[in-house]
Amino acid sequence: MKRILTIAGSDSCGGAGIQADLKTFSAHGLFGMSVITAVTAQNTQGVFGVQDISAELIQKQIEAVFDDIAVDAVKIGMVSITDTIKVIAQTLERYPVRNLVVDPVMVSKSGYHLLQPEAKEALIRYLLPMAKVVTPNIPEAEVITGMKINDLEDMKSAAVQIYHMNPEYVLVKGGHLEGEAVDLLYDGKDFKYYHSPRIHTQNTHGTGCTLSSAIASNLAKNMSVAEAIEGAKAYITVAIEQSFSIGKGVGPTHHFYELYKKAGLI
Ligand SMILES: Nc1ncnc2c1ncn2[C@@H]1O[C@H](COP(=O)(O)OP(=O)(O)O)[C@@H](O)[C@H]1O
Ligand SMILES: Cc1ncc(COP(=O)(O)O)c(N)n1
Repeated sequence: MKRILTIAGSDSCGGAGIQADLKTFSAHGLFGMSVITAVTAQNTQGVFGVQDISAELIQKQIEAVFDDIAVDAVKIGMVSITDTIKVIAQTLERYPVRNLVVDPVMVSKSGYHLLQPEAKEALIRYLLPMAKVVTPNIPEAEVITGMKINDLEDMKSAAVQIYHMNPEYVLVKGGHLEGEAVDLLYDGKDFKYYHSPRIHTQNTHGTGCTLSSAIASNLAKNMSVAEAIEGAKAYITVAIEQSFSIGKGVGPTHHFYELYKKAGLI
């Protein structure tokens, strides 16, 4: 069985972060592992507290996994502060990390700063160059590039700018624009578009976490980047279509819909 690691924050309500990542890995038939960077007190309505895990314990978690287990893919999500980013980059450098997907998580859907604004430079400097695929949403691409993004042409310019920060591929996600949900991939030469109809729901808690974990899952299975994103886009579309309300705010995506359906459970 392929093994896959998420390095990210814990979301107590289970919709985003480590919890969404592990559900996505399971739904892809992989063995999921986790390095926790921060614990958030969070639900569908907001983020009520965050405790960052020490750099020392983050390093030990990464070493504990890699010193023992061969890892087929890694996804990085919430990294909060500069010390966290530096220790992840320095520790991962000592291991043969293939298939690294970096989701540059910045602000939660409820408006909380999961990445301290002053840590942005470290994320750009240390993590983007290690990434096979980096997956900013529109607000994240705006912060990374300093440009305003209003349409597909702006997404293209942002993708080119981010590509020059040295990841192998840039996927700018279009979930925050209106109309069709179009994501744009750039490999330094060509643009590739991934379309899906816009689903009218407020339950999009964890969509970015889910998409990046699905891409990493498909890379662990030796798919090409273009195929991995195609599969992940199909996965997130069903996960959003089948999303549901578990609380009073922004509900989570559904990870096991296809499995439950196959098993005749729904
Ligand atoms: N309402 C929606 N309908 C269909 N797809 C969506 C919708 N919202 C987001 N997506 C898709 O979900 C994925 C995550 O995108 P996005 O919401 O932009 O990221 P994030 O969760 O990081 O803010 C992308 O593939 C995007 O196109
Ligand atoms: C711990 C944690 N990590 C990431 C997100 C972002 O979630 P989304 O995928 O909705 O952008 C979150 N809300 N909480």
